[in-house]
Amino acid sequence: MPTVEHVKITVIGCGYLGATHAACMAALGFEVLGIEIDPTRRSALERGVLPFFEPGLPELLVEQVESGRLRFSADIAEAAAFGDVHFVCVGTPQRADGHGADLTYVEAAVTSLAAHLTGPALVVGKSTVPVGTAERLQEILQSQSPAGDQVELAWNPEFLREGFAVKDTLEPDRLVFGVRSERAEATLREVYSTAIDGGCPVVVTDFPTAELVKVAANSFLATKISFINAMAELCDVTGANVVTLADAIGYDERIGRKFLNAGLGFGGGCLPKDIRAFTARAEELGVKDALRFLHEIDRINLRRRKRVIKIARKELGGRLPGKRIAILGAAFKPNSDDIRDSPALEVAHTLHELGVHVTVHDVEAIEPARTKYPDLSYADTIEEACAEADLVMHLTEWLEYRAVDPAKLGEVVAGKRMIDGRNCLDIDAYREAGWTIRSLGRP
Ligand SMILES: NC(=O)c1ccc[n+]([C@@H]2O[C@H](COP(=O)([O-])OP(=O)(O)OC[C@H]3O[C@@H](n4cnc5c(N)ncnc54)[C@H](O)[C@@H]3O)[C@@H](O)[C@H]2O)c1
Ligand SMILES: O=c1ccn([C@@H]2O[C@H](COP(=O)(O)OP(=O)(O)O[C@H]3O[C@H](CO)[C@@H](O)[C@H](O)[C@H]3O)[C@@H](O)[C@H]2O)c(=O)[nH]1
Repeated sequence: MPTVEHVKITVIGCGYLGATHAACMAALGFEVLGIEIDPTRRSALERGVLPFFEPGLPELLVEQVESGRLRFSADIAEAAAFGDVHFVCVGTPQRADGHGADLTYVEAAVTSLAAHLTGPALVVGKSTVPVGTAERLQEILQSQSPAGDQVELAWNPEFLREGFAVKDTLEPDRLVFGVRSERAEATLREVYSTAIDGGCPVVVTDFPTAELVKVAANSFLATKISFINAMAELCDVTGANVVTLADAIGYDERIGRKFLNAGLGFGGGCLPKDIRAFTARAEELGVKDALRFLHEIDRINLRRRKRVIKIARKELGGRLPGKRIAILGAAFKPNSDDIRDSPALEVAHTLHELGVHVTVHDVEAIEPARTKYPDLSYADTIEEACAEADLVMHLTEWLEYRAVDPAKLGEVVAGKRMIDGRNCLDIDAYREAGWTIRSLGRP
């Protein structure tokens, strides 16, 4: 393998994960070729334009494209000829039947790359996959590549969070290397030398452990959120306050306060699909009972979306059709324009189907939301969304929504009714301004 300054990297699949990884690797000084098959995404990236919202990434991308260190292409043969290390970052969505991960993209990417690899190369899987996938991909690689066993696979799961993707890539909490040889480990250590020299812990392990670390981490995070949301259900019927409860248990360092924000629950392109794929895989492996609890985590999570609609109906006197509701938030979380499995947008859509006049506002996700649900109404400003609304629902906790003056907002609505689906608005300020405000787990 060449020395670090000569290592050439390809990133196959340049979505949220891959585009970030490609730009960050270029920023570390590597020559990088990004392979993206979606022509719209690719042509934007080629021009140094990020086709989605991610704080800090547009600047990094344009800088690296202008420097010449980062290029994009659709040609996998060019990638095979160019790179020493190939990161596979394609999607692994939920299968259409709802059970398990769809591995079509990963298998296609690895198979097409393998056919063109004629010399030594390291192929590094970063996509989130069911345990056992790496083993199969290694077989595909070595049997289908003209270079045979000069081509190796490593599994290096990614833990970045959208909204913090650049920081998480450049300064990860930990690096996990699932490897089969010292050479593969040494190459990964070179690629990540900046983070490692900065003190980032490295866990070197086998394929199945590396694959499992990723889904175990996401399952744990999902469990924390559903745990606190289950407590919110208890708080609702007892008059207790889930935010105070989370603060109090969070002071215990063994528990910690992070990921204990109760509300509308988790969404996005990762946690929901990953826990479902994990349970499906456990079933295939004959250990269904081990992960049965994740079904319950999923059910608690999905109940939040129903619960908020139930509260809305109650607040509006028991009838929803014909009412006007403003929805603040479409993205699955703040600082993102990602609407994949967004709780906020699903609630907006369900209310629309129930005959409500829904107007949606989001800071960054209006366009993706409009593409998915063109029948909903969208507004460019918070005031426009809330004009003449009978009820306002705060469903994605953008800072902009917390900065709203309840008195001013009260002047544009038809009824001063607010549901805080994320438990972070200033309840007292709303009440002082004459609003009725309901939360999910706060009295
Ligand atoms: N988004 C995240 O925050 C995040 C974090 C960690 C891990 N992951 C995992 O990373 C993977 C990718 O997630 P994402 O959110 O970036 O998905 P994404 O859908 O945004 O991006 C995947 C990209 O791969 C492209 N692609 C598909 N097949 C290709 C091929 N053969 N050649 C080139 N390009 C191809 C698609 O066009 C798409 O642009 C998933 O397995 C996900 O679970 C995502
Ligand atoms: O206390 C909390 C924390 C989060 N959420 C919700 O949980 C979801 C996921 O949030 P977050 O984990 O921050 O977003 P992702 O960008 O999807 O990141 C997760 O999924 C990625 C893809 O696998 C992993 O790399 C990350 O480590 C993991 O945090 C969002 O809908 C949040 O609103 C809550 O409801 N309460």
